[in-house]
Amino acid sequence: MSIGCRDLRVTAHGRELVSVRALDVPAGETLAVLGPNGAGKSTLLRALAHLGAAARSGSILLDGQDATTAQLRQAVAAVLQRPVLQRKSVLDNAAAGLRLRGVRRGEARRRAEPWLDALGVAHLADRQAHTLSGGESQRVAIARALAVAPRVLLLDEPFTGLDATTRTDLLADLRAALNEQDAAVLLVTHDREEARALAQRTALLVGGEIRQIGATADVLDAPTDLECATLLGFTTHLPPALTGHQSMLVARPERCRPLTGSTPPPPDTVVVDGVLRRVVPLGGAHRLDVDTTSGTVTAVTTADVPTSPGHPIRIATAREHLRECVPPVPGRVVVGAAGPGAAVRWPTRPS
Ligand SMILES: Nc1ncnc2c1ncn2[C@@H]1O[C@H](COP(=O)(O)OP(=O)(O)OP(=O)(O)O)[C@@H](O)[C@H]1O
Repeated sequence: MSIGCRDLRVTAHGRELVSVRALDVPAGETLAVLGPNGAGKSTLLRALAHLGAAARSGSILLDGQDATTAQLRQAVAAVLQRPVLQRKSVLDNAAAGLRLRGVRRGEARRRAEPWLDALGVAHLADRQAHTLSGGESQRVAIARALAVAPRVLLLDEPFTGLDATTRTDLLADLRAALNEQDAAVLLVTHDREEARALAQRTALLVGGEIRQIGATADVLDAPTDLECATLLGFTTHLPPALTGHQSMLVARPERCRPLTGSTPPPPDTVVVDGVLRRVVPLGGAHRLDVDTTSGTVTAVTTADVPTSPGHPIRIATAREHLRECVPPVPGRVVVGAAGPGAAVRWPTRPS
């Protein structure tokens, strides 16, 4: 079953929180909705399930048809940011979604058990849920959602607050569990690695609007505008005055590196001159903040820092790592990789 929306607007206290003209997640697909804090991700997810207090207009679609709240309750399971578990055993919590749908206790527990196993918490089945750690609770909440074999699964930052190892393990367990089902899955996250690990497609949500949507690999590698670029880690911004290119160019700081002494830049490289403002140790690498005539640019290097703060420095970026950004056009959604992507059209004044 697919889920989607048309002309969805969510407002609260006269403020528009979300405005999405059209969105569709087909059965069997995971769509990541990636956005910064306050972008409206959770509001969008809740609106798709007819949850939440904010005023909503437009339609939510199941298999292309306007859906009622009752139909959504039947089709959708949601895992919210902080899972609420009942003061019961872990197994009874995992079975709770099935119980809500009218399944007898014994049968619900029997059907829920394999999902505790799939999520790596079967050994906790008899524990009281309130004694679980955050990561364990998150796994039980996901098992509870998957146990009902939902046709639509909505996941709101399900990995928040987990340590790196637990998160990596849970990502793998969830991926495997999703492969078992044919649900339409919408994953809200601000972490692009989660999108990469789980989602075939990714939508970038900024200020309540979808700016860009497409295959995850395309979208994550070719942001359309400066806010999308920053969201995706392209935080080194090179304005036209520094490069001679007609548009703003962006790169990941780890793709920008300092040149040593009078070393000539390699071919097909853009070089920016500035003054080293500060060096930030990153554990095994250094981030260099460099003041230029058009703002600060950053580079990350694992090599020796060639100079000290207050002195001139040159930062080089291979053209293949530069992306071109254009100002956002209100209401326009870019589909797939933005613009020419890796093949930045080069420049009026090559450096
Ligand atoms: N019921 C409400 N009434 C008023 N404002 C609200 C309501 N719900 C959400 N908001 C506001 O809407 C904006 C979007 O909130 P939302 O929680 O959807 O963002 P988010 O992208 O999920 O953020 P985060 O990544 O921080 O969880 C925020 O500015 C929030 O304060």
